[in-house]
Amino acid sequence: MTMIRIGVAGSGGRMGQEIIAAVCADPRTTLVATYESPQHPRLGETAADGIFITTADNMKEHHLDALIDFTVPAASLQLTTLCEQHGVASVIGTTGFTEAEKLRLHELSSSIAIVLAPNMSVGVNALFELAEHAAKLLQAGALGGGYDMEVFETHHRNKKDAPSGTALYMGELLARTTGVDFSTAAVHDRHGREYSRKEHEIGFSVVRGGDIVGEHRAIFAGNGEQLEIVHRSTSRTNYAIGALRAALFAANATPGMYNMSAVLDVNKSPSITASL
Ligand SMILES: NC(=O)c1ccc[n+]([C@@H]2O[C@H](COP(=O)([O-])OP(=O)(O)OC[C@H]3O[C@@H](n4cnc5c(N)ncnc54)[C@H](O)[C@@H]3O)[C@@H](O)[C@H]2O)c1
Ligand SMILES: O=C(O)C1=N[C@H](C(=O)O)CCC1
Repeated sequence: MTMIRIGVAGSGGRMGQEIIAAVCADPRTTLVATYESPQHPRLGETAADGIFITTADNMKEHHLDALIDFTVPAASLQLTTLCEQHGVASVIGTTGFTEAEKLRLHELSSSIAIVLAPNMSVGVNALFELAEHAAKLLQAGALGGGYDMEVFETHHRNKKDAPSGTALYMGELLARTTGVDFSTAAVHDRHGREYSRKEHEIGFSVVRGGDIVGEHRAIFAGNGEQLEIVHRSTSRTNYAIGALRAALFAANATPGMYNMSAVLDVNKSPSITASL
């Protein structure tokens, strides 16, 4: 079996370390390159057996099948441009993109396969499916609506962006499912003394602190009852396993933009499934 050649960008970061371990542990992948920012203090150090941390300037020499990128938005745009130049599939876990940056990534996907997903854990993608179904039942379906939809998320003190990409994705999903315009429905700040909630708002609540790996909650608050669907991450390993599944998918996919729904529906790898 030909092993899939993987590069990891953000290799010195929280996710980069987890992904390096997942790639090295999987019999179907081989770690070929680890990239970091030009300013990173670990440049030149060993990331894994015989693999040194470099910048992505020499990506062409590594003959990658896929790059797994968990960095920062500006870096992801640069890295994906390099992937497009060298015919390397890209798995982008980075969050915090502007709409213009996401549009640029979509343009780059005309010639390479890109998996762009704010959350690569199987459980969160199940949360998306469950929240969409709940919205259809409660707000868009025969049960008559009248359920206020809110999104809650909590993460560690070092997370740079807020709300999380996962929370924003879920809010957009709820808006699309119930036929409201997300750009006008989303509410991120209710500070003040005389706030009155408008119908069809989708409010976001954000907590940051400690070493919390991540929690996401879809809340449907009705009259006399609430429905909450909660996902809690207690380890980054699930994100890394999801990113590896995405890389195995992307390395064999035709050019285009894909999310985790495409990866999870198609990739039935028994060895990964067994380890979930
Ligand atoms: N999709 C998911 O499942 C998922 C899960 C966890 C985190 N994330 C996202 O992944 C991103 C990283 O999260 P983290 O906790 O690992 O952050 P982190 O800050 O620990 O790691 C980011 C790393 O990227 C590096 N970097 C910056 N510029 C670079 C460049 N030009 N080339 C290579 N590396 C560069 C940084 O030096 C850092 O080591 C965040 O946007 C986060 O929201 C996504
Ligand atoms: O730890 C982080 O940072 C995470 N970021 C992603 C997001 O912004 O949704 C996924 C959850 C963890």
